[in-house]
Amino acid sequence: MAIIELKNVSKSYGTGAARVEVLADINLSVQEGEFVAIVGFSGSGKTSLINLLNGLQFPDSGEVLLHGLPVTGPGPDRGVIFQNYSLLPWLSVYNNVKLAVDEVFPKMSSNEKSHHIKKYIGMVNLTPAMDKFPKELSGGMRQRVSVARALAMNPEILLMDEPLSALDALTRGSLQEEIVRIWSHDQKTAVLITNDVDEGILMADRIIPLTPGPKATLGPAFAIDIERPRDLSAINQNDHYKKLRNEIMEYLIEVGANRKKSHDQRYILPDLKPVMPGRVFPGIKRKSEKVKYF
Ligand SMILES: Nc1ncnc2c1ncn2[C@@H]1O[C@H](COP(=O)(O)OP(=O)(O)OP(=O)(O)O)[C@@H](O)[C@H]1O
Repeated sequence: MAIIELKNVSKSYGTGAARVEVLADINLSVQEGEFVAIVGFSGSGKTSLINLLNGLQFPDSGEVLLHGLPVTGPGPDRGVIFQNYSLLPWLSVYNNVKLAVDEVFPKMSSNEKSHHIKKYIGMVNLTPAMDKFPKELSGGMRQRVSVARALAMNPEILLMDEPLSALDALTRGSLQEEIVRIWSHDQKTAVLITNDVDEGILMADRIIPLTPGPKATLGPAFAIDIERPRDLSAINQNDHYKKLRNEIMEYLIEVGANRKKSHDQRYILPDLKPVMPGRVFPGIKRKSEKVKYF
């Protein structure tokens, strides 16, 4: 059964000549328990897509459905892991996670809450750093806190917007494994936005390419039928993996090249009214005021 769906969704920004149609005719149906990776080009509209699923933004046309009902805003049923950790600098690791837990489980007893928070901090291997502040943590550790925070809210769906792209290869690899382990153990549904095909193959059940924008849309889904648990060094030797990777890469290269050929080289200029040289703001000049001229 589909847990979250996008039906004929389009999204644009701006008005008039500056209007950019970012996403067009997006159809996506994510099944309960599924791990879907959306692989897209830079600037194609990946974050817009996650924001639509989360309810931070709304489509111009089409529908975003959660359990068959229209999404009206963010909710505790969807936990988001952003690219830029978004931690509160004045709170410790423990309290950053607690803030989210307080919001979602207001009636939980303080003992139970403390146990719950520590469980998720432990799950991302941060127990020794529980009382540290974000500035005392490495980028990878901060991202772990944001993973723990999203998971501690116990959402049905994990929405991840390039959560690991800023990390070094080693940290990235270990967090990929951790996220997949927790997803399978806690039986979540996951949507991962990434620009890394290998990351998608390692983590997801399906990879769906997002074509380059403007009017980016979803391409055909590639089923990743490689047995779990997947180990990157082992699957690197796997012929099926190599074939799958080539197919996805070929598709992305082809849509990228086609987009370049057909791209209309019009430049959209901002909607400005010409102003004659002189004072920018009319009014009486005070002695101390500096007058700005073009
Ligand atoms: N709130 C907004 N107002 C105006 N334009 C926006 C807004 N949000 C995004 N855009 C534009 O929409 C396009 C897609 O942006 P989006 O952030 O969704 O893409 P992305 O694929 O996540 O980008 P990146 O790969 O750089 O992270 C970009 O051209 C961006 O400038």
